[in-house]
Amino acid sequence: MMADNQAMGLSPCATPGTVCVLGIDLGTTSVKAALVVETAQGQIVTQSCSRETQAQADSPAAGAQGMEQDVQKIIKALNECLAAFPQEHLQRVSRIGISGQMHGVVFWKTNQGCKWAESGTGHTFQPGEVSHLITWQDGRCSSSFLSSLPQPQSHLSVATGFGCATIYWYLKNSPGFLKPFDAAGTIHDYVVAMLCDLERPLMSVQNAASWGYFNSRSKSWNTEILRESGFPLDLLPEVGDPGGIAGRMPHDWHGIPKGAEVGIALGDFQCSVYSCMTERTDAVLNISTSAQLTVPMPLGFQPPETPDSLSAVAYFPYFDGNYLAVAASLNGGNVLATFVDMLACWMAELGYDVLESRVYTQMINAALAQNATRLSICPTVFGERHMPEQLASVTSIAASELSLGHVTRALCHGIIQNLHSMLPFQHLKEAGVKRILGSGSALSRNDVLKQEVEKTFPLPVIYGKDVDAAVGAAMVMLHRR
Ligand SMILES: Nc1ncnc2c1ncn2[C@@H]1O[C@H](COP(=O)(O)OP(=O)(O)O)[C@@H](O)[C@H]1O
Ligand SMILES: O=C(CO)[C@@H](O)[C@H](O)[C@H](O)[C@H](O)COP(=O)(O)O
Repeated sequence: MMADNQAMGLSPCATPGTVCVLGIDLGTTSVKAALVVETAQGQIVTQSCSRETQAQADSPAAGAQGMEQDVQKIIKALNECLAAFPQEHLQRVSRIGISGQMHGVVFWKTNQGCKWAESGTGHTFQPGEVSHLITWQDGRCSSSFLSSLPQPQSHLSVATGFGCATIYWYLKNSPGFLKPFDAAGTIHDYVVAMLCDLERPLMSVQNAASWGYFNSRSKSWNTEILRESGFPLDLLPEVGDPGGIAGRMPHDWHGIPKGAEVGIALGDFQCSVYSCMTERTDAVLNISTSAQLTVPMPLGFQPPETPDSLSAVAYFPYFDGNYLAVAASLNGGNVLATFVDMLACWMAELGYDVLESRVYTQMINAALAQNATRLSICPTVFGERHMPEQLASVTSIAASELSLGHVTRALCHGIIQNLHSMLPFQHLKEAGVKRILGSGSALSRNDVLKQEVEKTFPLPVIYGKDVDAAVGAAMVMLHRR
């Protein structure tokens, strides 16, 4: 559990008259929270906090291919982040912006999704009749299963881990699982629904597009296509515009006053971009659990009606009907986390316990002392959506180049080269990109990755902090008057 409570101690949030907004990011590895205030000097982050969720859970139905998270542990990490903020700051919060890991799906029973209780820091809620979160990393939907599904009327292909694909999987393989539930959404839609006591979940276009079978032009589900194949349409949330308000809290939450407005939940990636992209000539490179490299599409751009599953670049709905061209890799910080976990398991087998945080520190320092290597690693241990069969490989292995520094350097180089193969530097230049903005804590905490970014993309690179999506979610709420 990593406590990263960063209290800048600035008083603006407690100053009467300032607008104070709470931003939350329910990421795949950690929950981030940030208090952001609007001042004459612009927006200031006065408090931030992150907590690893350690939420990995067994996947009873899908076995080894499943990738599920325990919602209790995600909400526990969220509560710990908020409990770490000064009460007098939380009492000044007037709006809450919430982002999170897209594509995934959690099911719950209306009016029984959570239980509220008075705690030392005001009312808090604990999950009630709620399923695990089946995440975007879930691999239960095989290529053959996906090809058995109807063709979507959407510009985005349907991939394993997408909400609609997971629901189809349960319909076919374990229909009884769905019976107790009458509501579904992403994890951040669930939190918004609980905070606002919504009868029906409300989902933003950003998250609806990430589920599949959603037409972002007409802002509607492919209901006819879904109905004809027996899909449980009642599970689909209502859809609203990103930046809209989902409702007001009917009670206080961690001291945040009753009546505070809660925004419709947003994509973590779009919020990371929103936190830093200020020019249309900006590119954003986000490396958190996964990794994305993106440039904004021209205003008024509309994506094609049908998907191109072989393309490495997809068009993600952003704000105000605009789109981002995104090289969305399934291989980002999770590749390094897998390597660290592998090393820790080997050490344990050899009888040594090692702290993962120490492994990260040692491997990064070792690679900083090894600025080049012939060792070559294609890091795609998780495949890619456009090439699911391409798994990881290692070549040019010389006996003299097997140190921790060589391997870590080659891993970081491989992660960035993989992104470059999806959206090459030349394409950024042709699109008029003038600088790259880095976001995501896997990047902000790893100078080797930063070096590899700067070598591969010879443009000015500016790095954010490690709570970018949470700050972005708060900024959306500050800007949406
Ligand atoms: N101590 C550490 N030092 C450097 N990188 C780390 C450390 N701990 C975790 N990471 C990296 O951070 C990534 C998770 O980043 P995070 O922003 O928490 O993800 P998400 O937003 O997807 O929840 C991990 O996949 C891992 O690569
Ligand atoms: O897979 C895609 C897009 O297709 C990614 O944007 C993915 O949705 C996001 O990385 C997830 O939301 C997870 O985000 P994070 O946990 O890596 O921050």
